[in-house]
Amino acid sequence: MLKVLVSDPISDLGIQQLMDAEDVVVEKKTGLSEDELVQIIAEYDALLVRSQTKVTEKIMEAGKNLKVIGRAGVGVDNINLEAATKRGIIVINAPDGNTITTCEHAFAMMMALARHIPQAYAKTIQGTWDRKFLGVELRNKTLGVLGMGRIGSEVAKRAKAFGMDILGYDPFLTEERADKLGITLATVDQIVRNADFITVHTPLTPETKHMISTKQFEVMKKGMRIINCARGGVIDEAAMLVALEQGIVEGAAFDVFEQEPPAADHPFLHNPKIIVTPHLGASTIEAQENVAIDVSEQVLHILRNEPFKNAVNMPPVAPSVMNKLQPYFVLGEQIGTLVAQLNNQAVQEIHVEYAGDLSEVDTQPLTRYIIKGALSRHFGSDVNIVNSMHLAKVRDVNIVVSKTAATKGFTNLISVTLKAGDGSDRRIAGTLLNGYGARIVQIDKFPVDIAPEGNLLFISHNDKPGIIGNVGTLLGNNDVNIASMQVGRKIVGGEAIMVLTVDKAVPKEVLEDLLKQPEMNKAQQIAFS
Ligand SMILES: NC(=O)C1=CN([C@@H]2O[C@H](COP(=O)(O)OP(=O)(O)OC[C@H]3O[C@@H](n4cnc5c(N)ncnc54)[C@H](O)[C@@H]3O)[C@@H](O)[C@H]2O)C=CC1
Ligand SMILES: O=C(O)C(=O)COP(=O)(O)O
Repeated sequence: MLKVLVSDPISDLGIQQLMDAEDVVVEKKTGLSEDELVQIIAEYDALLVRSQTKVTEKIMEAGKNLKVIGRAGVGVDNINLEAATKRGIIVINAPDGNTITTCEHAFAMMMALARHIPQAYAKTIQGTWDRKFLGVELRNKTLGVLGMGRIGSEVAKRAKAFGMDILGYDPFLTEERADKLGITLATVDQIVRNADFITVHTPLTPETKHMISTKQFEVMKKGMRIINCARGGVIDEAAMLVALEQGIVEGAAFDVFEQEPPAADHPFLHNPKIIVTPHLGASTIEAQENVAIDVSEQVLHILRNEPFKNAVNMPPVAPSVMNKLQPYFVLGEQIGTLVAQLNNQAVQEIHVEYAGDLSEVDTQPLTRYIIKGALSRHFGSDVNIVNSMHLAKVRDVNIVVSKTAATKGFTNLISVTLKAGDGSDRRIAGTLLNGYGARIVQIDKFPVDIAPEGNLLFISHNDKPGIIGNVGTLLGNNDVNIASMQVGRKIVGGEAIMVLTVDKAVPKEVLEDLLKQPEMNKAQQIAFS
């Protein structure tokens, strides 16, 4: 008998198919601590959760029979994906089932903010007939949407119907798609400066953590209103409070918190200008049924060794292909990460070219690693080798793979070109050198020879005497030790690049100082993790 543990409140109707299955036993045990889960998890083949259960490495370590973890919802930030992948535990989610519900919650929060509904309700039921609550209309207001994925796009659609002007930002949002949605493609800076309302709909990644913080609040319109129904931490809570005290923020609505549940003395719970709900974004009868049905269906497939979808971690790869390709997986992902970090535009196409030995192998699994690297900057832990191609497709990013036997001087070569909507492109090529390991051998049009590891500092500048000296001095004065340096140029006095390996991350202020040097075009820190 296959055993499934449901450790968070999940719709009974949704998991009915699991309960009806003759080969499956379902047990519901909610509210367990990590230790309690560790005690019992070895009995189970599958674990079904929402966002409360933190599925830690310790739990997976104890889950000797665990084949699948099903997340009845979108965010998998409560599941240690790396630990699951390491152990071959498939993690699946239900990405589509709660989109509308969460969008509607964000919209309800926006309307409640505009008309002080929770505050007015509280007074009225206390017996105070207070008609001083003066609201604002949504019509003709500017709404900034950060994160134009499933939920953000639905919010934008509804806001349009309310007569709002919408500014949207998403690294994968192109002019074309923005036009289709009837919104204006904007930068984060344009949004924070111009929006009357801002709503965030991104996952929590290193890049989105505190993407709205002091610097952004400082330039906002006085009296703006802000909503977070995505993940705690996308908006910096402490900075938001300061902006509220300064009158920059007139009102805020938060469904999610940096720590959940927030402590009883959390200032958001005691501020009349802040509306809070306890992570209810996905909590409707419809969404809970949808996500539970979706996840139960896939869990059943996995338990029965049938084809499944919505896996967010490990894909099955045939051992023979695996043996040939495995040495390239890390390099492929690094090339993807590198090229994505160099690019600052909305991506339209990722062109992967395999040359030499690699042109004879089925490179599909390797392409998944490359695309994962290229998308991880924006999708964080939500992208993996199972879903990377799918994520690119649904974001209208065209993946083109070509192969050539021509060796270009290398036994094998992976070239990745990221083409942006504005016609610009960035290119990185890398190879595995016998005896030397992975090397990056081309950045844009410049030949280089760099080991893809540690901290890289990428500088683009005009080829003039003294630049290299200036960079060395500035880094030295700031205690940044240079381990290696490569320079590249095509013509004397023309465009040039410098790639430095440095012993520690270059502080932001030093990057800013570097940019102030004459003839500098760009100074950027690149990480391979
Ligand atoms: N409050 C709640 O109960 C719920 C919260 N959520 C959360 O809402 C968020 C969005 O969910 P979906 O729309 O379904 O996901 P999605 O994956 O369809 O959309 C997320 C979007 O964020 C974009 N993004 C990533 N980094 C960005 C950056 N630095 N700046 C701007 N955009 C960036 C991605 O490109 C993507 O288009 C997730 O964090 C999810 O966990 C989802 C459902 C319920
Ligand atoms: O689906 C998501 O990402 C959510 O945040 C919903 O969380 P929940 O299932 O309501 O605990």
